[in-house]
Amino acid sequence: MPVDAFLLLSFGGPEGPDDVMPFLRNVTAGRGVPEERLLEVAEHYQHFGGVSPINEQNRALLRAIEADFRDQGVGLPLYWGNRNWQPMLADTLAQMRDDGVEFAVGLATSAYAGYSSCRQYLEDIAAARAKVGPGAPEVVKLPHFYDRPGFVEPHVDAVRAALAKVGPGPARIVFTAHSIPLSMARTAGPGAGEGSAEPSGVQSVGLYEAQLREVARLVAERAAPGLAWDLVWQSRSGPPQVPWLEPDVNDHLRTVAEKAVVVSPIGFVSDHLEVIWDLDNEAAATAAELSLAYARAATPGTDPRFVRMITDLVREAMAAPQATAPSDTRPTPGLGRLSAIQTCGAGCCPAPARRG
Ligand SMILES: CC1=C(CCC(=O)O)c2cc3nc(cc4[nH]c(cc5[nH]c(cc1n2)c(C)c5CCC(=O)O)c(CCC(=O)O)c4C)C(CCC(=O)O)=C3C
Ligand SMILES: [Fe+2]
Repeated sequence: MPVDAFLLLSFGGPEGPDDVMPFLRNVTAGRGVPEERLLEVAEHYQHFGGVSPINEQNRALLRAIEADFRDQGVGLPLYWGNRNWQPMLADTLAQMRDDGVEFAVGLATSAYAGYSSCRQYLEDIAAARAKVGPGAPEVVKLPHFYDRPGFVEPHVDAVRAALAKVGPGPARIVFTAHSIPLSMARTAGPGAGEGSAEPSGVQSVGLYEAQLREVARLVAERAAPGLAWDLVWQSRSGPPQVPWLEPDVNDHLRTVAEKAVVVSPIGFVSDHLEVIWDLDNEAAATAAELSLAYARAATPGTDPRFVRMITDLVREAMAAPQATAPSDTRPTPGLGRLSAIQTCGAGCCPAPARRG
């Protein structure tokens, strides 16, 4: 592919107290998230001065990728555009056009299949290109990386380190990911007729949960063979009458028989607000109340193996004969046993019904 730029695609987050409510309204526009939930989440952000950690984390990731590109002889300029806050993707694409970029590869800071994590980024790209108009660069989204060694291995080391912190007694590993509406979970993955080679079971839970379960297994087997583990959910949003993936991590901790837990947020690539608030604060408090020893495992962040994986994904795309069709399936270079759905296909991960 004639790639002439790298683009980091991310969620975005507020950079000060006055950004918080406008940011939250961008995130939840038409999604039917109750006002009380927004005010509650706004308080989480205000607790940190209205500044989301995600922006500094993305800047650090970009610096690390830039250094690795230099080290590996990948001569691409780097850009960054967000879904919900500055730098907004459309502004970034306009800048790229002005700089003469015609064709970029995009890495989303989200490892898994599903509407929020994959399909919505394709919609973001299409909407931003339409806004920029003629001359907007083409952007091909790089494939899911959930089961690549560069993502799995940092989680493995992090779980080992956290296990060491809770001491030698019997511990349980509790993997967490962002809850999503059940309807979104069930429809995550290829539509009818696409990628029909999935092992049984994937169809019923959907590809988001199936990929998460695969990573949980891969990490647990490597970090602590034989230790019991669970996959549970955090950061539920939406109106109470809409079913989301359960159980919530706090409810789950109440059922743990062991004296210690290690919580590993495999659903996330860095320690953003959901990790530091919902786990380091809320879940840690729940564990303290239950007299459970608690340690939270780190996320990949700027782990050199994660960064090198990104460089490798870029190099693979540059070596590919042509732009990868979104539904292209190739033998997986990952560790897992799900077939390689590289990114969302045409019928994949439909948008949730919009309310309000
Ligand atoms: C699957 C998933 C990921 C993981 C994959 C990925 O990383 O993309 C993720 C990440 C993130 N979610 C984030 C923030 C928020 N998510 C919200 C709301 C929602 N998330 C959803 C799903 C996901 N979200 C969904 C289905 C909703 C309901 C509204 C809708 O249908 O879209 C809301 C609204 C308030 C509320 O929580 O109710 C906020 C503020 C931040 C930034 C944190 C920071 O600032 O550090 C990040 C990285
Ligand atoms: Fe979210």
